Amino acid sequence: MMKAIDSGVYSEIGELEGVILHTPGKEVENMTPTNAERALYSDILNLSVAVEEYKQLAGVLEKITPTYQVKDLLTGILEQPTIKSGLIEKICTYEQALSMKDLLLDLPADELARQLIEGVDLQKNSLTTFLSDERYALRPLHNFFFTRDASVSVYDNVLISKMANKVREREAIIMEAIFHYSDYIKSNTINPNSYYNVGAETTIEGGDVLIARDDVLIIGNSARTTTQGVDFIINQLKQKKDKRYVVVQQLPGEPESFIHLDMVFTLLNKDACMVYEPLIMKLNRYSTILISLDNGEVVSIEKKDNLISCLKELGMDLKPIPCGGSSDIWTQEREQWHSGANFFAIAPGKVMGYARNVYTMEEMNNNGYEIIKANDVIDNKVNLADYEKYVIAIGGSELARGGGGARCMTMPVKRKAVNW
Ligand SMILES: NC(=[NH2+])NCCC[C@H](N)C(=O)O
Repeated sequence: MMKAIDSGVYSEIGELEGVILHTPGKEVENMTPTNAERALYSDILNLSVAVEEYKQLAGVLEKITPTYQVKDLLTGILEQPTIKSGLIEKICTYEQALSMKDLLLDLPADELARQLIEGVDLQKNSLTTFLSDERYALRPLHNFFFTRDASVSVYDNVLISKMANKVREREAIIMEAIFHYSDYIKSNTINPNSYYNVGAETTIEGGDVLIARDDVLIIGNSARTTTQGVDFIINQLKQKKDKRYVVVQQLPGEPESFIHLDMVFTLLNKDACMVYEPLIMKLNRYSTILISLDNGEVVSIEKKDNLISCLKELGMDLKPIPCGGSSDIWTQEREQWHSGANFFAIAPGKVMGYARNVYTMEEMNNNGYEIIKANDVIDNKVNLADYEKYVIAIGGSELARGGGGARCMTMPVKRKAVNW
């Protein structure tokens, strides 16, 4: 039985009290090498292997915190006829598939939830559809297991993302419906789509939004989150009236492993963070910009030397731990590519990441983090309470091919306050 909770996230590292997950399903295999790119994949995945790896992530999280599966939450809201018809109407209008409406309305809630995620088949009942290479009237949500991206808990709200790519837009529509109607998760939402003055150039994805502290957000300005997207968030923060800081880190548009800030920078503890050194620490053309707000206004915007020194100025003294270790740039690049910097904190100093990135793991270990196998936690072979700092290492040979890691695959809805 799922426990009902209110959302509230005021840091990246506060003890986790609830997280939204999505176990990858057929949608990750519903593509071919030729159309993998439009699915935003760099390779195709094997579902049975990916699921085994995913069980390690979910199995650990289920032991320590309430977890919520997107499909269960979605099925739950679709049981109500008005919500079901409203959501079908919205999705079909958005995706220009109004002819599918009646068929979808006839499906029971759980089957509808499944099809909305795995894809709705194109009816081959006209010459046009018969001759079409397309298999789906509503395309599969290949990337939904990266639950971090389509919505993001920011303080007492959930921000509904404005996805940069059409293939991911339905994820955000579904998440908004869940936050509006679910009996299990209660939250106010902010949706840029519902502002008349927000245009197509405004895009924001959760992988770029990091909550460093109650008053500090770090936002990636990336291929997925535009400057207009960052400005949208700043405008929302103006309503808070107190002192706030937004640190913006620019990211390269390619390769695709740089899509989000969390691919090059994640918070690990009150005093440590994971960095992809070449981008975060070395001199390069990607700026760090500090925007200070007070009394509902932007009081200054200034370029800073780098993210680490800027955070230090704001009173957050973080030791950067290099992804891939510090000695070899090739190793750094290889491990960053496979989401080596993408750590998920379940509490300060207690994080999860991919076992495959062995140099990164070694570096974490050198910094005092015990490396613990996920299956040992699941099988009760270790007692996490015995360790103050650790990395729970999960299998990630197949999952990493989807283009993300532990942080991308988790959408925290509630965390305890950090005792700074
Ligand atoms: N927060 C993240 N880094 N998410 C990774 C998402 C990867 C996914 N294939 C995409 O391109 O959208």
